[in-house]
Amino acid sequence: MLSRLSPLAQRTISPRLLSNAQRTLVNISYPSPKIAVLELDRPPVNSLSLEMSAKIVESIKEIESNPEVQAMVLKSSNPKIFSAGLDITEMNRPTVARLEDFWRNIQTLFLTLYSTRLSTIASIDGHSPAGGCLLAMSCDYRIMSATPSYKIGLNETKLGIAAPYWLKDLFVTTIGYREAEVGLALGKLYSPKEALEIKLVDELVDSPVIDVALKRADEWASIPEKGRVASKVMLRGAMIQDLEEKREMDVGWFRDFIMEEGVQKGIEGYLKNLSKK
Ligand SMILES: CCCCCCCC/C=C\CC(=O)SCCNC(=O)CCNC(=O)[C@H](O)C(C)(C)COP(=O)(O)OP(=O)(O)OC[C@H]1O[C@@H](n2cnc3c(N)ncnc32)[C@H](O)[C@@H]1OP(=O)(O)O
Repeated sequence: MLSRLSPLAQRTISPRLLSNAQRTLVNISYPSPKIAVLELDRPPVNSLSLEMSAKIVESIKEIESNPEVQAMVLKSSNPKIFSAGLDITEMNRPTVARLEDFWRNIQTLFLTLYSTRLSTIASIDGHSPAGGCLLAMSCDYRIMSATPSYKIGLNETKLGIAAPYWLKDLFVTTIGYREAEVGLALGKLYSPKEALEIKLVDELVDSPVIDVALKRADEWASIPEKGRVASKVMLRGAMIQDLEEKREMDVGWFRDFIMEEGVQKGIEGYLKNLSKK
């Protein structure tokens, strides 16, 4: 972790040269007293490893612990990728113990982000497949760059896996049953324009996404907290409680599914193709 290096080393090593083991993985800043920016910083693609998920959770808790902060913008340090989703290498020939731990951390990440008292604005300036889309959908409001080549959606079936039931529920809640049915089956990745049409994102912008995200964060932060949080709990409470009750069952489903030989072969093939590109 970067913080373990001496202050001199931290100042002299170019951030580009740091390995992920030396990085903080996320950066937190406060552009104003009521607003925090949580920046994902795990090159090359902000994929969600066990450590990355744990770090995001720890950072949300740190931000939440300051009662003055009302809104959090979630962004990426990568100029063209928000997050490439789960770190696929975590699911490639893993040990059972690591795989189960990995999944518990992903569940916690979803539960923490989806239920935080903070207003959360996703500033999606780049690709956002699968777990990247999960992060975005767990926020209260999504702003995406209008760049036509960017893609967002749940492409799990293309890897030979399926979204877990709670991610399917989140997708259905966000875009409606029929669109989710087609999108999940085909592992569809949507352009920004398509994503806006089906309400997977709330707004498209040509200007730097972060500028608009900070404006929206200001608006959300101005709403009195008590009523805002009560309505969030009303809307999101049932889904949160359901997963809380089924967490270990869900870990079992995930483990049994991923450890199947056919699924392992599919993941292996998908990873090989990714690296060959
Ligand atoms: C009951 C059943 C339960 C089952 C539950 C399953 C869980 C379901 C929930 C979520 C699933 C996921 O999130 S799986 C991840 C899905 N993500 C993807 O398919 C995205 C893959 N990546 C890309 O499409 C592209 O990398 C990109 C469009 C995001 C960026 O393209 P770009 O050209 O800029 O970069 P590269 O493709 O060259 O990638 C650089 C480098 O990173 C590696 N990489 C990319 N994505 C991932 C990833 N998700 N995990 C790990 N590694 C990844 C890629 O291989 C390259 O590595 P090398 O430089 O070593 O070649």
